[in-house]
Amino acid sequence: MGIQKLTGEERNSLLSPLLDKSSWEIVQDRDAVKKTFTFKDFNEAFGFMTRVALRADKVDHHPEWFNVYNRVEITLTTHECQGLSQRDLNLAKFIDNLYNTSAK
Ligand SMILES: C[C@H](O)[C@H](O)[C@H]1CNC2=NC(N)=NC(=O)C2=N1
Repeated sequence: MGIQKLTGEERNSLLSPLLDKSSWEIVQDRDAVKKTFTFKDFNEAFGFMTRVALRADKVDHHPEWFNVYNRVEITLTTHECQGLSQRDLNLAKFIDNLYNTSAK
């Protein structure tokens, strides 16, 4: 048995705070979340991406993302269970903490 999709209860208690307080949004027509981050410049954006990439590789959970200059759009979902799992919440929290200490 692999990773499971978040239950309704987990969505209320663990996912809702990310949506309400941290401006992650549910993606239309998919069980995934997304958020757009903006930085001071490309150097900061790419430094952030590098730190996220190293973490993603360590935990074997990888973002779908798009970057232009100082903007990074990130989508998180778990292919293995075809929806949101605890792994997405863990990575989202890591990303939010990192962004807090980045130059905007
Ligand atoms: C084989 C490898 O462990 C899997 O493909 C991992 C890698 N990274 C992953 N990343 C994401 N976002 N979802 C997954 O289900 C996933 N699975």
